[in-house]
Amino acid sequence: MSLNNISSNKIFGGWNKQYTHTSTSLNCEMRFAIYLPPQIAQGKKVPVLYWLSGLTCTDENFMHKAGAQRIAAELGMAIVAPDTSPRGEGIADDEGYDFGQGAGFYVNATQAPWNRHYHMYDYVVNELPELIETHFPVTQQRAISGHSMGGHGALTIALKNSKNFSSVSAFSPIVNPINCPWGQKAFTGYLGKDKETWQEYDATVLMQKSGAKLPMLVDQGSEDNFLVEQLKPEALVEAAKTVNYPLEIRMQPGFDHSYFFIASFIEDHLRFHAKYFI
Ligand SMILES: N[C@@H](CCC(=O)N[C@@H](CS)C(=O)NCC(=O)O)C(=O)O
Repeated sequence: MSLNNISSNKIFGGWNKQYTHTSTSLNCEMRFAIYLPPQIAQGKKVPVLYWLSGLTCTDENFMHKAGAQRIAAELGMAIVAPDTSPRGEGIADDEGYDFGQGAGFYVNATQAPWNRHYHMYDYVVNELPELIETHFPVTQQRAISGHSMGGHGALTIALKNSKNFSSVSAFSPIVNPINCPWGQKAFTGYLGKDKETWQEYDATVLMQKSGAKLPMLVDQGSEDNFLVEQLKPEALVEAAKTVNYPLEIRMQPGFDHSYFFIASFIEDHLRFHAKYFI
C-alpha cells in the first residue's frame, strides 16, 4: 500500500496534502486529500474526521471551499476527504451528473458494468481508514461527516459501523434515497431492481434497525433547491422519533445547498465531533 504525494500546502500551521494510490477495493488509482494539523509536528497523534462530498465533487471541493482547516488546526484534528467515485478512462460512466463518475453513492455496486469498480462503501469503511492509520500519525478515533450524497454516505456508514466512529454529522443529507429521484436512479443502476437490497443503504431504514445511538448532528438550509424533492429531512426526524434516536437536526433559515452554507456551520460540526474524541 504505497502512497504518492502530489501536493502539499501549508495552512494554519498544518498541511493540506493530496495523495494518489492504487485502490484494491475500487480496482483503480484513487486520489484523496488530508489536512494534517500543527500538533503532529510535536509528535502527537491526532483523531480523524472523514468527510464525504456530494454529487460532482472530487477530494478538492471541501478542502478549498469549506474553510475547515482553521478550526481543525485549533482542535488538533486531521480531516480526510476521498473522491466521490472511482474515476478514469476505462471506468464505467454515465452522462448524468448524478450517476457514474462523481456519483458513487458510497455503495458496493452489484450490477454490471458498475460492479467492476464502484465499491465506495468498502473503500470508505475499510481501505481508506487502514491506509490513513498506516501512513499518518493518527489515533483510531474517527468521526464522519458529509454533504448531500456524502451526507447520505456519512449517515449510512456510521449507522452500519457504529463501533468505528465516535460521532456522525451531515449537511443537507439525502436521508431517504429509496424514496427520491437521485437515490432511485443510482440504486437501480448500482444495485438492481430488487428494492430489498436498497434498504441496506437508506439512513431512515438503518436508523430504525441500528441498536447503537451514535451522536448525530444534521444541518439543513431552508432555501435548498433540493430540499423537497430529494432531501426530505422530515423522514429522518420521523425515524428518529420511532426509535428515540438522539438526533440533533437544525433547519437553517435562508441557506441553500452550496458550500457557502457548509462554510457557515462547519465550525459547529468540528466542535461537535471534537467533544466525542475522548
Ligand atoms: N450540478 C448539479 C448540482 C450538483 C451539486 O449541487 N453538487 C453539490 C453536491 S450535491 C456540490 O457540492 N457541488 C460542488 C460545489 O459546490 O463545489 C445541478 O446543477 O443541479
